[in-house]
Amino acid sequence: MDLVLVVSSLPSSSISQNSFNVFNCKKLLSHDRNLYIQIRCIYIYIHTTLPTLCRGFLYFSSPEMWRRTVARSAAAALNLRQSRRMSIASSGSLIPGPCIIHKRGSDILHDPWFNKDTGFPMTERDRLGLRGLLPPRVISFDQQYDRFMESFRSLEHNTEGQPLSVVSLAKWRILNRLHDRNETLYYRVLIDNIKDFAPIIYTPTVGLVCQNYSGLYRRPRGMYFSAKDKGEMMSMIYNWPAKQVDMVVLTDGSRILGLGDLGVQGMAIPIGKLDMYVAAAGINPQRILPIMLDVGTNNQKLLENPLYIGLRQPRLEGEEYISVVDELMEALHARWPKAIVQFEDFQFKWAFETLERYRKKICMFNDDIQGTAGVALAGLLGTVRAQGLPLSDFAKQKIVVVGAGSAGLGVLNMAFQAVARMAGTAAKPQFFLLDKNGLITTERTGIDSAAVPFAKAIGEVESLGLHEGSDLLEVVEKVKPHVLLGLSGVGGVFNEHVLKAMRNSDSPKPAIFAMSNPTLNAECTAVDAFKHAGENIVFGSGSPFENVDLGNGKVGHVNQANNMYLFPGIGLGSLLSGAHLISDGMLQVASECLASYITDEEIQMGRLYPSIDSIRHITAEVGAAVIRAAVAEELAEGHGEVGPRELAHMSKEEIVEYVTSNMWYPIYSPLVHEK
Ligand SMILES: NC(=O)c1ccc[n+]([C@@H]2O[C@H](COP(=O)([O-])OP(=O)(O)OC[C@H]3O[C@@H](n4cnc5c(N)ncnc54)[C@H](O)[C@@H]3O)[C@@H](O)[C@H]2O)c1
Ligand SMILES: O=C(O)C[C@H](O)C(=O)O
Ligand SMILES: [Mg+2]
Repeated sequence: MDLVLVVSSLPSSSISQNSFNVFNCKKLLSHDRNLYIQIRCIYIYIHTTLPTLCRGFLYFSSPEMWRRTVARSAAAALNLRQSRRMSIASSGSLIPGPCIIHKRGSDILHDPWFNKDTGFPMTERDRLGLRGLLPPRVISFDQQYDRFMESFRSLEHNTEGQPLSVVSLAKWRILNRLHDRNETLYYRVLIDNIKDFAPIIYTPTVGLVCQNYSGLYRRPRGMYFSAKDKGEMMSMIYNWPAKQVDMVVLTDGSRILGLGDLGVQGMAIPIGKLDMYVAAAGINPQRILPIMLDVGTNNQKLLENPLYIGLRQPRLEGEEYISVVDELMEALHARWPKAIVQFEDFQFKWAFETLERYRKKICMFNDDIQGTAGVALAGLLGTVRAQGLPLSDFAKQKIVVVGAGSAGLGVLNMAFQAVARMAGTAAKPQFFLLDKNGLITTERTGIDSAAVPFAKAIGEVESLGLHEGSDLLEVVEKVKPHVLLGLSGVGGVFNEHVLKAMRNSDSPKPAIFAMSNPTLNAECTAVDAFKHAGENIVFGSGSPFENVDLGNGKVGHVNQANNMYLFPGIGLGSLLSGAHLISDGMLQVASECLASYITDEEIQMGRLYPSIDSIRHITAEVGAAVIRAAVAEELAEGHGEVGPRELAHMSKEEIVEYVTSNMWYPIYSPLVHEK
């Protein structure tokens, strides 16, 4: 083997040249994707570890030398688990170049965006006035990583046997401290251990964190706007230190998971969602912005708590409420017109209204309505495949949805659209909707307008022996549904009787989705589902459960039916397409992409969603699908140097490449001080 790699590392203005090198190399090596990927890997490694290198040659005289370099590059620069997670870059460029900062000395050590702790090399300590402010020995990134993981494992060991809430909060604290100290290291451990850490920074622990947020609060993160800031928001928005913001997650804390109104304490939700954006979609953490809009709370316990850190007043209502949201949206849009805004955990009465109000004006979506719908639809299509039926049979599935709120109605909206596409608008889906008052029919009075299209005709219901307000057990017994899907927020509502009734389902492989969060609010546990409804079911839950041991070597697979599989890709795809709004079409392809991700063999094993370990790859695929839809609908206006025409000319593969090469990956960039 004689291979010479020409390396050129020029200043960031020549990024396109470097990209050209790699793209060119891709064309030359199109017959050998592996070799191309390996070369790209070495490129990124060289450019990050030797940023001062200008031009050079790397000469590989033997396959062994090549293999060793590739392995080292992959491990050091990318820490890859699989070759799919290959293309990593920062700030929209292929190579994470030097990072310009305007601080020096201890200010840098106190800024988690730039801090490297003991990892600052000596030259940087000199340049940035850090000498003497740190212990003398330089500790490598890998050593820092190992040291953190060791502390984490010993915390696990030391808290063994303690109540779950104590252990969970202790884990959240240790991660949160790292987050506050050194974001690069934090996001690396998060990405590499996403399966273990997602349940801490995301559901279920994030729910516990929200419940205790006033007591846990130590340092500010994100922005807080309150009813008291009316008239000031346009200037306040400029208090945020970053020039560019790509992704905003906004909540008013009114419906935090299934835990209800937690007021300002709901802030942990946007923070957790944005952590997932960094981990899954590679959004640069310097360009994310969690926002809490505190308009008061109707939670009496919080209002009476002297240590509550939010406004101690009842929630604003009506015009007063909407004018505050309007003002915030205007301020956000004025400063960062290209930022994507995700509405999260808004109570039902505002969720649909705000979505309709803003979705045509700015690039925003409501995750609970639209993200959840896409994930649920992907799972529902998976259950059709699990029954060995063609996808078009989805129109014939009997689906009972329990919970007629933002999430339940979002799911039904999307499922109806899917049926109309598959079987025509005249098709009559067999979907049944229940809320806390039971089955919703056309006889229901005071029904919310968003639920009207899904109220069952009373004649149809009576022919099944049901009536307005029939309870869940009756409905399951009479309908014998293929799918029972819970988005009610009520823990245990799929009780033993209801689950046993699912044994008489008309499906050879009934599906049970207990999608409410956090764990205690799930409609049933995984163990109960397999125990009472039978081993032949497919099961999904919003919060993670362990797989269930069914004995004789058999395992009941647990799927995490959570919108985390889609919102990162929806956000990233919308951002990189530069779409000025997020259309139904973009959301639909996101869902279809997730649905098609899983193979028939996996479906047969009861898997409806891929492992969260491949979340970056899933997100890249979903993001690319969203971009293609935005291009097809002529909504894409381009992003950075990539215009709409270039997007339109990219092949499917090139779009995935474009998305992955725009994902930020945590490595220490050389810091350069500028006054
Ligand atoms: N897995 C996910 O990705 C995901 C996504 C979004 C929401 N959720 C979960 O879904 C739940 C609901 O969220 P939402 O935004 O729709 O809330 P919501 O308050 O808008 O709606 C809740 C609905 O449940 C109904 N309900 C209450 N008690 C019931 C009962 N005993 N039987 C039947 N229905 C009952 C209510 O009438 C209401 O229609 C929450 O727990 C949330 O965490 C999960
Ligand atoms: O936050 C989650 O885990 C999912 C969803 O957005 C929810 O509100 O429950
Ligand atoms: Mg939510």
